[in-house]
Amino acid sequence: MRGGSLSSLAQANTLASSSKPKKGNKRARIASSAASTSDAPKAKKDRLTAESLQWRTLNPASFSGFDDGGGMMMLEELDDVGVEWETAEGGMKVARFVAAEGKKGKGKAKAVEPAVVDEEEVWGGIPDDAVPEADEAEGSGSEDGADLPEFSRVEKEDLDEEDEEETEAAEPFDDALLPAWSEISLHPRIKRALLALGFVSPTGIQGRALPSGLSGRDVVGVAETGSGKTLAYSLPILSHLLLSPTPSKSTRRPLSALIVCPTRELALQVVDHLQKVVAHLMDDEERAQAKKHNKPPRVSIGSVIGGLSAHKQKRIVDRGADILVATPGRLWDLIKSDEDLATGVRTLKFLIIDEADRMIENGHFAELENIVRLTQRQGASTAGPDDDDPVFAAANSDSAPESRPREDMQTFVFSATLSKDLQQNLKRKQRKPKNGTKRASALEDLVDRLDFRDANPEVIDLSPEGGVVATLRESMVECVVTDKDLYLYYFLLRYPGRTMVFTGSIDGIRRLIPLFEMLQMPVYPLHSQLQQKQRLKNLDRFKEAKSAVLIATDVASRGLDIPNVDHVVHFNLPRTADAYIHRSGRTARAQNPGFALQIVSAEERGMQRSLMRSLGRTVELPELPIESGFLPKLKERLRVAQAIEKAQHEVKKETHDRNWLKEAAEAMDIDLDDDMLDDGELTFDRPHIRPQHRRKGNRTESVANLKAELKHLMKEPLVARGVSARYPTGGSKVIIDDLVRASGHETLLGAPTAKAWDEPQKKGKKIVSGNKRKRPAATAAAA
Ligand SMILES: Nc1ncnc2c1ncn2[C@@H]1O[C@H](COP(=O)(O)OP(=O)(O)OP(=O)(O)O)[C@@H](O)[C@H]1O
Repeated sequence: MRGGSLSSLAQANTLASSSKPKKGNKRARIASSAASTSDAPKAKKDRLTAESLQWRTLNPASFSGFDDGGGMMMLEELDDVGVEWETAEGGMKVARFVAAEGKKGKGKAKAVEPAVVDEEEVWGGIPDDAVPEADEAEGSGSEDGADLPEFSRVEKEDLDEEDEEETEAAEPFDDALLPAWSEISLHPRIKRALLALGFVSPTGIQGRALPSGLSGRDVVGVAETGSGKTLAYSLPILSHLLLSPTPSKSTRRPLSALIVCPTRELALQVVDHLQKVVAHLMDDEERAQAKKHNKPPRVSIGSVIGGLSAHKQKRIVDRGADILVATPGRLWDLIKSDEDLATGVRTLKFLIIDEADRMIENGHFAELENIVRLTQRQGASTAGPDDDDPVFAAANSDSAPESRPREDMQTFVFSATLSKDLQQNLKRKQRKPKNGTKRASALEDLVDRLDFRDANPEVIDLSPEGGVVATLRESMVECVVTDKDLYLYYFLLRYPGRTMVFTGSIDGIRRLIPLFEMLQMPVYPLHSQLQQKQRLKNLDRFKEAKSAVLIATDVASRGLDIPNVDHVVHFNLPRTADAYIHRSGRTARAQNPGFALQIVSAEERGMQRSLMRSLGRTVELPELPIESGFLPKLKERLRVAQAIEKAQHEVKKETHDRNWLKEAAEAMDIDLDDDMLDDGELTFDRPHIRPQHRRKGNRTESVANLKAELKHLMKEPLVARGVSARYPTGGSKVIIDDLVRASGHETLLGAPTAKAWDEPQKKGKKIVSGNKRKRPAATAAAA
């Protein structure tokens, strides 16, 4: 969960009132100077306005990751200017640029805007690289220990120091700086972090859930996608940890909180989000002191997820963490072989189930159920299929009070979609089914396993009418199934930006990726059969690009908080209303506008209507306006790209078949010569290997021809009807002005540069049941 966009805004505010970043062009500025950046000037110096200075644009390569993907697109630097901080009204620090003393174009000492997190900082927690670079060694980023201070080397003076540090006085926070948070009794350091991150007011779910969470209650929170649920459940944990004694270097810290997430990406994102807050718990001075004295992190966050090295994750667990963010499969594997971890989970203070409903869909029920059962108190324990697992046997035999489940454990269950029935069920004191009755769903079963300590957990349902957020605009294109690629291509070209395309299968992604690569679109796949490193790499590339397309299965539909996703395209409809809500929720996050498009074939219309009805909709979605003049050329490009894709696929298949034949012949001790392979005499039991399929040479030639044809087509301009690309002052639609002012569409000549969100929304018709409908509108346009 990257709070990037908002934190960038906070940075811009504190930087200089006169240097507001231009809309849509976020940039950070670094002033290089010999002068110090200390607080309030000692003697009044000449102030300079930001616009009067000579900023130099830096090469993006030199600051990649600076804003951690939070939308920073530009960085400028400047020499020989001082930065001084003044305290403005309300205590806000404001930077002023002043002429550097004794500097006339020489000298270079950098003063960096302070809201930027020191990447090497360790005191505030693990450095901000929890999402590992795919090329790095495996493991959960910095948690492999390489970047952390050496805790094992405990010297006498360190121990003495520890003794003095048992409690820590927190400087009170001036609530006037964040009035909207004043009612919520968070630790002052957390408020300081919220201020630094630019989170000036709690979101709806935070405002409702935090008071209960902070007062020790169990909470079930349901709120729209992108509404800040992560902090709603994690701030009580941080507050609790900050109120606990400072951790010692000499002892392994006990596990306080476990956050279980359904997908690996989501788990890493939760770590990232928490670290952003943790990094701001200290000011610069405190951080420097902590670093100097090699103090352990105040709050330590570890992650345990599948797909990355189990060995390294075990090391993280062995070292001890306050908060563990995990996917159920890997966590249960580790628990089985680690008694200390099992005890840690049994004695948790906080158990958080994020996106509980998805966990069930993922088939992680058994592992999750086992993990949850470990936290049950005696008497509350339910019998389970793995009762004879040594983990449970050890738990039952260990009667030491410190290894028993805590009476004050808090359980938080959060999701954007939890059925009303289930919420009612959660509210009931007696949640167990009557003898002999079975629960309707696995989720209800899971809920039965949760041993809420609270007789009446707080259930907060802020889910919006119709399922999706108010800042989302939805539209649809109806077409014949074979034209889906065409309308996707049209949409991606017509509305550049960050687009997530959801397909119904991995095969669908495998077909679309090479096709759109041939069409020179910046596409990246994301699905469960990709290696974890590749998944993270693709996600990072998508996040970094201004305009890119992530083609994904539902593995990316939940929880991912990618900054500024402009569009979500449902290339295949999701199977459930919940999946539609989560997929669409990747855009329009944190009150930002977003756009969701459904590309629906005639065969899918019935399903689409019932999907909309189950979301409580009574009118059809408006249809996306299509400028049909562009379609014939796009169709032609696609035809050739599809032919290349098919031919390449067959060449691959042929090679595979030939290898198979060779291996089979070898196994049977038959001598094969190349002629036999080429003229198709030998087919064994594989009648589909026909002689004509063996003409590899011909096929390679035809692939080359098709590629040449596509290359030619890709060079031809795409022009709207009535536009002459050759004579921009002629034709029925003159585009010379667009060309001169560079105001027209970059790729589609003659089209205005509209955003999908701004397209006129015709009111949809009333949803009728069944499949009675006229010929699809978009098909007519394409004809
Ligand atoms: N109080 C706040 N003010 C402004 N932005 C916030 C606040 N709290 C969280 N955010 C930002 O809102 C974005 C969405 O938050 P988060 O990912 O927690 O949403 P979510 O409700 O968990 O979404 P989903 O249901 O899709 O998982 C994040 O980028 C986060 O940094």
